[in-house]
Amino acid sequence: MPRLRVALAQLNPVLGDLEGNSDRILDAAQRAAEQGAQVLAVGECALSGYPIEDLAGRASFLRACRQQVEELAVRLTERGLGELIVIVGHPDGPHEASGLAGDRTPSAIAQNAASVLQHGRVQARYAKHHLPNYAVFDEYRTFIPGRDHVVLDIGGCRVAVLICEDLWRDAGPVAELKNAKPGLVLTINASPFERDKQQVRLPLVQQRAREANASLAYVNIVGGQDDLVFDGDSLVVDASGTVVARAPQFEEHVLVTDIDVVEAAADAPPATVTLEPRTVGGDVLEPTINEPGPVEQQVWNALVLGTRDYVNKNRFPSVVLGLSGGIDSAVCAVIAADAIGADRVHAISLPSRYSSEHSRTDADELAERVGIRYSVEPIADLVSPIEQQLKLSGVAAENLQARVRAIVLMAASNMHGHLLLTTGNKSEISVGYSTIYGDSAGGFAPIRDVPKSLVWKLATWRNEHAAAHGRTPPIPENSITKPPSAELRPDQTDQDSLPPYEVLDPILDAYVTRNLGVDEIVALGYDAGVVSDVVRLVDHSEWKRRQGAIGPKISAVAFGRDRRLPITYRPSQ
Ligand SMILES: Nc1ncnc2c1ncn2[C@@H]1O[C@H](COP(=O)(O)OP(=O)(O)OC[C@H]2O[C@@H]([n+]3cccc(C(=O)O)c3)[C@H](O)[C@@H]2O)[C@@H](O)[C@H]1O
Ligand SMILES: Nc1ncnc2c1ncn2[C@@H]1O[C@H](COP(=O)(O)OP(=O)(O)OP(=O)(O)O)[C@@H](O)[C@H]1O
Ligand SMILES: NC(=O)CC[C@H](N)C(=O)O
Repeated sequence: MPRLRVALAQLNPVLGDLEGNSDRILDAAQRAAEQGAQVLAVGECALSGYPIEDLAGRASFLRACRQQVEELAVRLTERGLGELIVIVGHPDGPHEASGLAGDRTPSAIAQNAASVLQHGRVQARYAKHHLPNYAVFDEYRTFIPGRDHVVLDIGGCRVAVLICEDLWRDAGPVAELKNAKPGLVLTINASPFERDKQQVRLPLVQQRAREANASLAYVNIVGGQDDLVFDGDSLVVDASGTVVARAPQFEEHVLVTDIDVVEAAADAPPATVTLEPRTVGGDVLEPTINEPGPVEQQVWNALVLGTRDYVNKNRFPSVVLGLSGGIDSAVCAVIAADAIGADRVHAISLPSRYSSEHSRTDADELAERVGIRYSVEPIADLVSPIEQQLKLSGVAAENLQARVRAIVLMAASNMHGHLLLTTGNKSEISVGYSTIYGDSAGGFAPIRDVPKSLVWKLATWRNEHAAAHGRTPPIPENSITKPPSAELRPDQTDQDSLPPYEVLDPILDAYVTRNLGVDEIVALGYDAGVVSDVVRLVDHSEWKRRQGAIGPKISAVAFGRDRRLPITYRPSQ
């Protein structure tokens, strides 16, 4: 069977940094060529970053993208890489807006494109047909759908080019390409991580390969972009769906594979363009298959990468957070240290008059084990004058402590340029169990999409992982085992206000992720009163969530653009 040596480069673009991203692609091309690759593919919008959101409506941005693609083709040739066929994803335009007529978004002027570069110029260009407009995606709002197929004839091998969502549609481009008879389907993607998504993505890739009776090469981008984390996990399957090669998750990687390309039948229609590949010498490459780790490891790595890229891509020198001795701030501190190094993480213990002894000692212990920068700033003397002057009691007095902590933490942020991390988990954020402008203050929320029961599992996994590698487990056992408490009044625990997390989290999953109604959740076996209370709290906290910091999405339905609900809302049932 004919063979092509294909490099899939999963790169971590910085959104908008067209030159920097172009440099990344050039470096990958160099490495691919050194390994004898004939074709290099990088991810969807790897030249611009993804998602570009309403930048797609800015003509000057689109012109800059187009110019950068053309320059990239020239720079490849100047580096002696002109024979390498490079397939690069980028926004393309400006095209003419359709106005109010037509079957597309009236204001859209961009297409989501893949350009095929060789010999210093663009040889072919494909525009994505299917524009996802569900969950976190808004592509129909910003892009004009493509209509044409692109099949490359590369030295007799027929290669069809697709972009991400095109692959996901039954009766979509893969079915439409039946007559074109590609021997390899090459799809460039920007597919964000969700726990368990691989259980959908991999079988989908395998199914499409079988449907097309062709090998399938799938290249994703990698890295954090605001609330999304792209996990890479690029792979190649053969025409029977068997995995031939697979890149590691959550890191940049160039996966070079010799791919068997099913031979085209004699009656295959002409290709869009015919390209002569560079010749490959030497032996067939040994394929590499990197299996993903356990789910806790994947989620941990996603949180670390999302946090690292948010901090570094936005050029923060360091982060600060309040360390309470509890599990949430402990996990956030370790994620931050794993992400950017312990010496860039500043933790402050902020004991109040209600703080327990262990809140201090557990915070001290964690800081010591992880080696982060650490200080103690008691807040009682800051709280008292305000409390007395304003004659505060009850919730107003309780929340004042959280707000005074926010003042201290934001002062450290302003003085030293630290990004303030806010430590709320998904269970608390769901029910509004945080003080607005208090502990919810901050610029980034590392565990915002992690339910409390998963926070504990992650802490246990991270400690076991350290022990298995002969290192000190970072999180004190006491922080994992003690009952969670906001410590805003004497002997307070979370369960004074909320059902136990083992009851709360499944109800939240049913309501938030699966979108079930109250009756349907009660039918799952939960107490009707508890379900109504939880649902009411979730509905009433929408306003708090809208003001909250973003954080990495790891679930199928994260708060934010995945779940858009009215704030002003009076349920009728
Ligand atoms: N729809 C809406 N649109 C705009 N504003 C709205 C609103 N509904 C209420 N509000 C405003 O919200 C205010 C109440 O919100 P807020 O001040 O946050 O206070 P609130 O939600 O009443 O209390 C905070 C709760 O979170 C708990 N907490 C605090 C700190 C940390 C933790 C933890 O374990 O991590 C837990 C604390 O024990 C308490 O139960 C009201 O004064 C009202 O003005
Ligand atoms: N004594 C404290 N010192 C420093 N920061 C604190 C203190 N108490 C609360 N915070 C900050 O406020 C956040 C909210 O914590 P709180 O103790 O109220 O409940 P929690 O959600 O159980 O969090 P944790 O598990 O981190 O204690 C903490 O994660 C921490 O960042
Ligand atoms: N960029 C895209 O088209 C992504 C959509 C696709 N369903 C995914 O998550 O992989």
